[in-house]
Amino acid sequence: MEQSPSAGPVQIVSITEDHKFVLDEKKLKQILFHKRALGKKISLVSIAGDFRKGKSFMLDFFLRYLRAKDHKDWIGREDEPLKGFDWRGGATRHTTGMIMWSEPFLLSLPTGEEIAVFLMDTQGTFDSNSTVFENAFIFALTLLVSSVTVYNIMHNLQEDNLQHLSFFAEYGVLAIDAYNTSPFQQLTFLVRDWQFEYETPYGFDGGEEVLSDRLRIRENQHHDLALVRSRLKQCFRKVNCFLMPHPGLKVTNRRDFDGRLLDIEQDFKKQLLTLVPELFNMENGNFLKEINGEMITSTDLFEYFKSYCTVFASGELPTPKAMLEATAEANNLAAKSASKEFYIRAMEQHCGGDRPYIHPNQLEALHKETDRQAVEKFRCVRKMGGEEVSMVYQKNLEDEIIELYSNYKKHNDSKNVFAFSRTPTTFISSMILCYFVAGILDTIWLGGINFIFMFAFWVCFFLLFVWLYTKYSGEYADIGQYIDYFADVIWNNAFQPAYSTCLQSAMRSVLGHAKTN
Ligand SMILES: Nc1nc2c(ncn2[C@@H]2O[C@H](COP(=O)(O)OP(=O)(O)OP(=O)(O)O)[C@@H](O)[C@H]2O)c(=O)[nH]1
Ligand SMILES: [Mg+2]
Repeated sequence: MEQSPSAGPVQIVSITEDHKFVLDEKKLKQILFHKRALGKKISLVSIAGDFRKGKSFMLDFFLRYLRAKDHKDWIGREDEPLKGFDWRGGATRHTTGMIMWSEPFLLSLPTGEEIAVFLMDTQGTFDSNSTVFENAFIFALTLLVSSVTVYNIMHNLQEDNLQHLSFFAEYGVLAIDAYNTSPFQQLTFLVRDWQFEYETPYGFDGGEEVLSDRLRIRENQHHDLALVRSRLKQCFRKVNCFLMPHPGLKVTNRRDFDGRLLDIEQDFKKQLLTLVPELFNMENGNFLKEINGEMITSTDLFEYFKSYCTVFASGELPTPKAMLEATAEANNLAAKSASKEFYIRAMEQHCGGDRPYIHPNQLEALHKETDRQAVEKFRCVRKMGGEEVSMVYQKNLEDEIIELYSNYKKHNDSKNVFAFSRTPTTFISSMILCYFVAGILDTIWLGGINFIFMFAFWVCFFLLFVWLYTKYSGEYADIGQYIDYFADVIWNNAFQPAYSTCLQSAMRSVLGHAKTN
């Protein structure tokens, strides 16, 4: 899919010098609300793991795959420098915070349905500058928001890699108890510089062997080690492992290495051709991002990002329970914004900025029906946190819809330019008419009944006065509307038919006069 020339990496989470993190909501929104992604199911593929282990470098190959038309010859030319997410050699950390590719990529499911794929790079863990909290925050947020997390590790799959995941496993178990679904989707251990190919082959098959060996629960194994293993299997819907060869000494030792394939070992390139297409395999049931068993859209993901960041904002690792509550909150918020979006879209179609004025009764009927459908839509979404939490968000939704409706009403009224002049015209015309009729009645000695017309004159005068007051002061808008309505009735039933009859007879006489001439 065509990317714009300005597409590139965008920092969405940054870490300040005092180890606090800042979520850049504006930039995240620009990415997630990208027009290509709106309304589509999504996938977020991320990479996490220790610092200086070739994570960003690997992501750039993911980018090449996603950018290549039909994914043919995606690996690129032999002499082409590797660009995209920033990577570099050296011993000090490079990527900080979290970085997302600014535009989604569109891929097609086997059914033909298009989905939007986002890519995310993360700060390497365990460098000398980052705190335990920072590491846990980056890892937790990555796991919670991604559908596929590539856990990049060096040389071997070790016990500490598994222990690192135990906190998340605890959260996962809580989520399973509450909602009967695994909270995390796919975790792919990517073992770089695998040295024991003579024993276990590269690729997914070798990885499977290593993984099943490490995850096997042995007799007499310490209780904690056994617990992490069993929980991991429960909490991730899919855990797999890929053994990657060393890329060659030119990659690791040369200062002027710019990522060109020429300098990379053949074995590494061969394994890339297996790994990358498999990670983006559309037949993989875990590729699309789900929360609580429901596929989400990019706008929903925005709510999840915000809620998770709020729970981590205290600077301390939240309890698994707090994380679960944040998920439930985001889940309700996402359902609420989808319903609100639905209401806005439906109303815009009928009374948006470019639509003509519609009668207030018609507008009200439209609002009532759309409001009913929006609330129904909210109620139908499978929600977390129980009925009590959901009712709070439903009430918020209803209040927000009422506010939107009042804006639509005002906007619709403002389109009715004629209505503004119609009320005073009607009353002034009525007053003039009443005054003349009363005067005529007086002259022809029928003054006894002229009080009816003088009474009507003063009623019109009073209504005009009140109407002017409501319009210029902005107070008692309801009364102003009733007066408008009353003026409408007089206009439509008396003045308009009279004017059109006069106009028609005038036309007829002009035409008749023209004929006789
Ligand atoms: N040993 C080894 N080095 C690699 C591999 N792939 C890339 N590199 C090199 O590792 C160095 C760091 O690459 P980056 O992609 O910047 O690493 P990173 O993990 O993103 O580093 P941080 O952003 O600091 O966490 C570069 O010099 C790469 O050429 C690999 O498979 N094995
Ligand atoms: Mg990096």
